[in-house]
Amino acid sequence: MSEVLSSTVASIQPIDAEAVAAAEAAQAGLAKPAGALGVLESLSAQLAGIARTCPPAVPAKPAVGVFAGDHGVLAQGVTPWPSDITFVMCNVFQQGGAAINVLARAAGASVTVVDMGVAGPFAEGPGAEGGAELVSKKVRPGTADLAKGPALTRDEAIQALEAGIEVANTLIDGGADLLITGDMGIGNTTPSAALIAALTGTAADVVTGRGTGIDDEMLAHKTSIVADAVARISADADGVEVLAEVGGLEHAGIAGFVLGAAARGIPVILDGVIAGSAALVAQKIAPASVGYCIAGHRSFEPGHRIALEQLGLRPLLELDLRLGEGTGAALSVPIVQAAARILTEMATLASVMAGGQ
Ligand SMILES: O=C(O)c1ccc[n+]([C@@H]2O[C@H](COP(=O)([O-])O)[C@@H](O)[C@H]2O)c1
Ligand SMILES: Cc1cc2nc[nH]c2cc1C
Repeated sequence: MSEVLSSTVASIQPIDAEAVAAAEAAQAGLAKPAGALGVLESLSAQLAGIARTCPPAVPAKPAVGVFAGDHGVLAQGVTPWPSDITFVMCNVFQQGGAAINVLARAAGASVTVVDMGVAGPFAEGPGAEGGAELVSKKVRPGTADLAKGPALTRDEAIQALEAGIEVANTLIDGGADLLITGDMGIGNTTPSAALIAALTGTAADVVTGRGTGIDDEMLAHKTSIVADAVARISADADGVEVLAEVGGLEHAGIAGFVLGAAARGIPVILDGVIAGSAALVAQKIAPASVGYCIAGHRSFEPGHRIALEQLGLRPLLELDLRLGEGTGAALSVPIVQAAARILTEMATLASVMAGGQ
C-alpha cells in the first residue's frame, strides 16, 4: 500500500459509540412515542456517532462526486450501449442537463465529475451554470477486458483509490459536510456484479443483472463472464487485489472516496449497485469505513441487495431506480438532513407534558 492509502486507512476510527448512545437517549426523550420516527432515529444516531457529538450539525453543504470510467469488458457484448456514451454523458453533466444535475440542484448539492478512466479526450474545467465541474484523475483510458485477465494492475488500482481519497479531501477542504457517490461508465454493472460475487461469496447468477437493459441471451453471457472472472480470485486475496482483478476505475475512485470521507469523519451517501460494490472494497480494506456510509437507495439491480446485506446497511429509498450518476443518493439528502434536524429542533416529551399541565 502506498503512503496516502495507508495513512488514510490508519486514520479511520470506528464511529463514536458514546455519541450514538447519547443520540439514542435523546431520541427516547423527544415528544413522540418511542421508536415512532423509525429509521430517522437510527440515522440520527449514526450521524451523531460520525460527528462524535450529539446533536450533530445539520449537513448544509452536500457534494456529489461522479466517478467516470470505461470498461474493456465491453468487447464481450455485455451492454447494449457503446462506450462513447460515457464521454457524452460527462459533457451533459458539465452542461447541467443530466438527471444528477437536476436532482443535485433540488438537494442543494454541487456536482464534480471525476475522469478516472474515460476513453475519450477529457478536458478539465468549471461547469456551465447549474452544471458540474470536471476534474481529471485519469489512470488509464478504460480498464483491460476482465474476461481475459486482470482489469487493472495493483499499482493502477492503488493510484485510482488514492485519486478518490484526494477528491474527498478536496471537497471536504472546500466545506462539503456530506459526500454523495455517483458513477458513470457504460458496462460498469459487469465489474459491479463481479466485485459483489467475489466479496460476498455469492453465485454469479444471483448478483448479475440486466444493467441498462439486456435480453436473456446477453444476460446468460454476462453471468458466465462474471463467474469465470471471479473464479480467478484466490480466497485470501486482499481488497486491492480483488479490485484490480475484476473492478473498474470508477469503483476504485468511489472506494477511495468512501475511505477519504471516513478518515475525515464525514458521512457519505452511497448510490446504487456500483457504489454498493465499491463500498464492499472499502469495507475489505478498512472495515470501520462502513460506519460512515448511508445507503441512499436500493437499486433495481439484483446484486445491490446482496451488497447492502453484507454492508449491514438499510436503504432509505426503494424506487426501482437503475440510472446511477448519484441520482438515488441525491434524492435521499433531505432525509439525512431531516434526521439531524430532529435531534436539534424537536421538543422533549417532558417539556410538552409540563406545558400541558
Ligand atoms: O446505479 C445502479 O444501480 C445502476 C444500475 C444499472 C445501470 N446503471 C448505470 O448504467 C451504466 C451501466 O450499465 P451497463 O448495462 O452498461 O452495465 C452506468 O453508467 C451506470 O451508472 C446504474
Ligand atoms: C443515456 C445513459 C445515461 C446514463 N447515466 C448513467 N448511466 C447511463 C447510461 C446511459 C445509456
